[in-house]
Amino acid sequence: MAPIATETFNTKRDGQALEETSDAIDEVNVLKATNKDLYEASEFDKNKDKTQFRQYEDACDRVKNFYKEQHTKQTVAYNLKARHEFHRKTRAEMTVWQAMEKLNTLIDESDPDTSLSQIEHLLQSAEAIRRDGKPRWMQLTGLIHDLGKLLFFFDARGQWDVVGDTFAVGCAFDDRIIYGRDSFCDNEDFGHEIYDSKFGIYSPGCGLDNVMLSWGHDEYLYHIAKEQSTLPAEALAMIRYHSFYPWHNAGAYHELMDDHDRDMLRAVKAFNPYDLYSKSDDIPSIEELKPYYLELIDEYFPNKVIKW
Ligand SMILES: O[C@H]1[C@H](O)[C@@H](O)[C@H](O)[C@@H](O)[C@H]1O
Ligand SMILES: [Fe+2]
Ligand SMILES: [Fe+2]
Repeated sequence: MAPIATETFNTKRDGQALEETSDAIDEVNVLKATNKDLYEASEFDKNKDKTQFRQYEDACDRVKNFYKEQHTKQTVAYNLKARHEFHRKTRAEMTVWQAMEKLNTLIDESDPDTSLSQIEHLLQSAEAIRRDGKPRWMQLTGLIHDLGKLLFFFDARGQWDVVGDTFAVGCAFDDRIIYGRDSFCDNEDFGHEIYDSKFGIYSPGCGLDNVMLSWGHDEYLYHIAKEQSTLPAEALAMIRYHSFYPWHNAGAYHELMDDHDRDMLRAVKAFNPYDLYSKSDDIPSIEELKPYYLELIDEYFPNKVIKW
């Protein structure tokens, strides 16, 4: 009796194994079809009228006043203090989704292109990446990239140390920053012998890891994601540099880069259209998308509750 039972059992198992193998092959094929390489050309922004975005000269006073304040107050001294404060404590403990919900009440004063809530902007970015069949880690990066704006509810002194484009502090204010070099005329580092000289406190090719970028949501979330997620280096670069338009869009600060930064620049450029041009997409349904993204978050954040 026993051998027959075993045989039956084995046959059953083989059948099941075969089925499982063909399921796995199907899955791989689906993945191949949908999981496009990060750098593969995209149709996503083909029909977007790019002249409609980031028109800072025509922007309203809210945006102009924001940048005047940011450019005046982001000094070397402030940046050293902000980093020290950041490492000193945990501000809150909550899940990624709770953080997205908390952020919902913030309307970003620096942004001329959207008046949607942040959760909607995050879902628009993630969905654009997902629709394009890009890697899952990149979809998640789209979903969380602006979560650093949570800072506003903790230690921030206003919006000027949370949102807006970023630039390097400790070296010359570059003309390719929004509103140009002169917009820094009231910054205490303006005209400073070292902080406003070409390389300032840095040296050629020192690598952007060693460069202090104006403190805000990018820098803050970068540290959190680096320490508490398993996201790849490209994702961390997309987070840290996505607002660094003078660098990834206008070609400034390239003399400070090292080889790693050159690779990361490609990744940041691949990410940028989804952040910027998805702002004109349809408003996503939060409740419908929630289950998909909750699973995705769990994949890369081993601890559900994040220390913010
Ligand atoms: O106004 C926007 C907004 O604050 C974004 O989150 C930031 O990444 C951009 O660089 C900035 O220009
Ligand atoms: Fe951002
Ligand atoms: Fe964004």
